[in-house]
Amino acid sequence: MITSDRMAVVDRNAAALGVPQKQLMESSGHAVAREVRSLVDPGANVTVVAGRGNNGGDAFVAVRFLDDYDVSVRLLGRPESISTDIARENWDALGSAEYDAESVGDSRDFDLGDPDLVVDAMLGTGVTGALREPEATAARAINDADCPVLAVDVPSGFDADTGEAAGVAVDADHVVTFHDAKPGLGDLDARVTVADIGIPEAAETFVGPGDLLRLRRDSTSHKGDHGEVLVVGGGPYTGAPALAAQAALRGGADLARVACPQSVARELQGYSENLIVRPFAGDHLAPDAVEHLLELAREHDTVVLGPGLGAADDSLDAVRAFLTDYEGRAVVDADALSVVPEVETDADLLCTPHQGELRKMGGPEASDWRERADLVREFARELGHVLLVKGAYDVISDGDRVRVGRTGNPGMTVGGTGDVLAGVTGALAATQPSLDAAAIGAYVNGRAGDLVAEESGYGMVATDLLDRVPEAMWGER
Ligand SMILES: NC(=O)C1=CN([C@@H]2O[C@H](COP(=O)(O)OP(=O)(O)OC[C@H]3O[C@@H](n4cnc5c(N)ncnc54)[C@H](O)[C@@H]3O)[C@@H](O)[C@H]2O)[C@H](O)CC1
Ligand SMILES: [K+]
Repeated sequence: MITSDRMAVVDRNAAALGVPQKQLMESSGHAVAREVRSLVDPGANVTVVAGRGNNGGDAFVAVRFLDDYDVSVRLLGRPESISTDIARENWDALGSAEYDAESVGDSRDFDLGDPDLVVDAMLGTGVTGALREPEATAARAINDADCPVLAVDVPSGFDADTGEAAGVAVDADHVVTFHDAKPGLGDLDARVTVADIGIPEAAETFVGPGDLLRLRRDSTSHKGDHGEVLVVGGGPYTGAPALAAQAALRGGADLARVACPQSVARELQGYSENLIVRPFAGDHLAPDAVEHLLELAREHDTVVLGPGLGAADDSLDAVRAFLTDYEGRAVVDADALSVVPEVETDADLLCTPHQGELRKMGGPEASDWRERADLVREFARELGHVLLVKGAYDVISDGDRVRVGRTGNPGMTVGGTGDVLAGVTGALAATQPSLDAAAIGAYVNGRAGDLVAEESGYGMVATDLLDRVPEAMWGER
């Protein structure tokens, strides 16, 4: 089952893998033609009712595969208003090859004729709200016709994500849907065929530029809409929490605060004027700071727990106490990770171990990423949390789905790149579901590293990544 948002992600990822949408449209059209053949014999009279989006484009392609049928095409609306290049190219191809294809500008001029089969290609997954004219009139005419109806991808008028109609909708007898079933289709009184249109599995598995489509910035955004992140870390190390907090800001958070020991606070301010520090007493985290941390954490959307914390016994006791009572969302990194398997918590955790840290958590080992993907999924299910296991191929799982990030390069083995990843992921987790936050975080962090390497080769330092995070996130759409 796939939602239309996720379909758009996969579609864009396929294009980045070298399988452009026009090629998918060709496969979709071919699948529509095959379905027509299974329903009526050659020579039959087929009317194609097409809209101005890619759903219509699929049907334009299908016409070329049905030369032995008596096909006529009605495009609803003016050809100039066809909304995509690939649909327009396929419409133009019908014209230049002199197929029977005409446009209908006004619903009063719509005439379905007396076909043996109607192909409904008015609207697919791009539809918003109730059908407008002339689509609504055409839908009524299709429903009144005394012949079977084959819907392309989804019956026009249905919201592909719910299967509900906001107004009049096409009552289809058959649906040929692409790549995967759409959520509402199973409830319809129609026979549904899922057609493979040649989208590589890698477009689903590997995080790609399509996943960035999930990131949006509304022009009406307010301060706070994009999240406030609390980094809890520092003690033996100062740089790590500073990097994570700056990465959270570069990753789009509106605010990043660092809760750290007093001894670290003074130094931290020297790293960046953008950092807001909330110190607690002492030179490392200890259980007596936990109450204060919990209060602070509740004022933030997400917590990044662990950067530079160290592994002192009382620091780990404090992490344990914190996680036991915390109920929000947290990215857990570095030494804090070792506590996760033994702690009972209602928190929604996104753990970012490298393979050594995963082993310390009792997690699996595998050198082959495919094998690791299966094992990480099982371990994430056991833990009940999202895992982002860092490596040349980052493996991300919520115990059910698995995503793999393969951006990044050997220059990124330098210290601090993990802190940047934790911060970026913390920011993303404020606006995205955990699995997507982890997948996009891994992709963006690796891509930032690739941008640094493209410009200056290896020898990068973690702060180089910070500057490239916005470009990695927003530059490639
Ligand atoms: N991988 C894929 O997903 C593929 C999908 N294919 C086909 O493409 C459609 C989705 O195409 P899209 O262009 O995004 O949208 P539609 O064709 O569904 O509709 C857009 C079109 O309709 C207008 N519109 C929107 N809402 C309404 C309304 N309520 N009333 C009237 N008109 C409306 C809008 O303005 C646009 O003009 C998918 O379903 C598949 O069939 C690809 O071909 C293959 C890959
Ligand atoms: K349709």
